[in-house]
Amino acid sequence: MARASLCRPTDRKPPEHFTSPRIPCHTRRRDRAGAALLFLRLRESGSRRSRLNAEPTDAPGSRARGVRVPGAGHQSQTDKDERMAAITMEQQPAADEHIAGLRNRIDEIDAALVALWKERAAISREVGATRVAAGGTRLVLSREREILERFSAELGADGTQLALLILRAGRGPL
Ligand SMILES: O=C(O)C(=O)C[C@]1(C(=O)O)C=C[C@@H](O)C=C1
Repeated sequence: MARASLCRPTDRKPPEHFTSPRIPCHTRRRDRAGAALLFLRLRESGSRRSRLNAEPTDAPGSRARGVRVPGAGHQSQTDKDERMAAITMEQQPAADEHIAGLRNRIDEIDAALVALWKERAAISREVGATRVAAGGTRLVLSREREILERFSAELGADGTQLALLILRAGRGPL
């Protein structure tokens, strides 16, 4: 989008009434004509461009907040907010139920992860003990690299961190 031109000419002295170098021409012209428009940011809407209307108005064709045009299908923001609140309240039990179901599954997954973590650590210790008992080394770094690369390929940097923790759980810290 083209940027609004600023009134301040670069090669001339600013006129006396000039106060701010950042106010666009059209805004200052309106101010001079006494047709000042107040744009306020309405916090609840997050809009910076909404024109403030304290009261609903019947101004034809206006799309400003709070405008009521009979038969034109417009709704005040209050009507919309109330409708949204009613819908939200209606949907709340279904949302709660859905979240409860999802949390059950999360709990199952967490329990499985903990169980698998413990099982893997026990197996890893047994492999190490077997190897050491047979005269081998406690660690096999080529195997660890292979595991780290697999986790990294699947999960990225987090996968690498996760694999390091999993390996440490079995063979202990390096
Ligand atoms: O696979 C092995 O040889 C293991 O000892 C298991 C394991 C692992 O936890 O995955 C543990 C230590 C080794 O350095 C490599 C891998």
